[in-house]
Amino acid sequence: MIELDGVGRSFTVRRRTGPLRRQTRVVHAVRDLSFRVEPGEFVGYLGPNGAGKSTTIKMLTGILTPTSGRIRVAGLDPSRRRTTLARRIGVVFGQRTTLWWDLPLRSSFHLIRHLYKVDHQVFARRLTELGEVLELGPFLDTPVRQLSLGQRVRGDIAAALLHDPPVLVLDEPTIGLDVVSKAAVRDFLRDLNAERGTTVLLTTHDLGDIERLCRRVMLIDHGSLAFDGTLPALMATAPAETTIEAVVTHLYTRNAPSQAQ
Ligand SMILES: Nc1ncnc2c1ncn2[C@@H]1O[C@H](COP(=O)(O)OP(=O)(O)OP(=O)(O)O)[C@@H](O)[C@H]1O
Repeated sequence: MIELDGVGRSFTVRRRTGPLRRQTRVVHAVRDLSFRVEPGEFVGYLGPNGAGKSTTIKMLTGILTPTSGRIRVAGLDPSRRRTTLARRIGVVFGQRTTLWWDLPLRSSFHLIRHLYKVDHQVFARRLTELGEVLELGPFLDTPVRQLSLGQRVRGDIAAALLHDPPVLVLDEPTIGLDVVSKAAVRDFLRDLNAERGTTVLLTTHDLGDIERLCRRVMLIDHGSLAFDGTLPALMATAPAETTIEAVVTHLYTRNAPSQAQ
């Protein structure tokens, strides 16, 4: 469902170093990244700040074009077939909404139906289903800007799934949520994957999300894949540690540049 083969993405950054001087630096955000996610998998995508997670997600959704390598998502090249891909993928960014700020949630959903050309009956059925499981009823007619963070995230998840995509990509969906909202979002995602077979790629700094949801974990560091395996295999990388937090800290610091240099 998701295939990356030797994918790289670099950015050229220009910095002013004097009145007439500029320094050019190339940042390799992602380097030689290869992995496959099979249909129905639920994969956690972890990495320290600046590791290259968002850059990967932007390439998977066609927002960024890779500098090298090959990507296929649901059989499509994301940067060349962005519009077609939009009908086969759902994307949720926990830190920003894809909904219309001044419109009631319900109107945002109707606009999305129109944009994705979802059949009226399919839309009505899907909205009822999503409304029930995500408990959207009490705030469907509230403008998005008046929603609490937890309500807004549930609205964004529903919006990403109205067209019933086979792939869902989530970028920190539980960031800032209280324990109850977090549990509701996690339960929903687990059921979605188990019952509909939706393939899920989840980026998060919340290791509770990983522990509760992901059978497989990929860890990216300095733009390269540093680990790809099951949760027990991840734990086995640092046998002296007993918690996932400690194991992940161990992996992150193992690759960190020395402070002394
Ligand atoms: N548009 C850009 N121009 C220049 N550099 C960029 C750009 N986007 C990302 N980078 C750099 O690429 C590297 C990877 O960034 P990215 O946002 O993918 O990391 P991340 O793993 O998502 O981090 P975080 O967990 O902090 O969100 C960083 O060094 C970042 O500064």
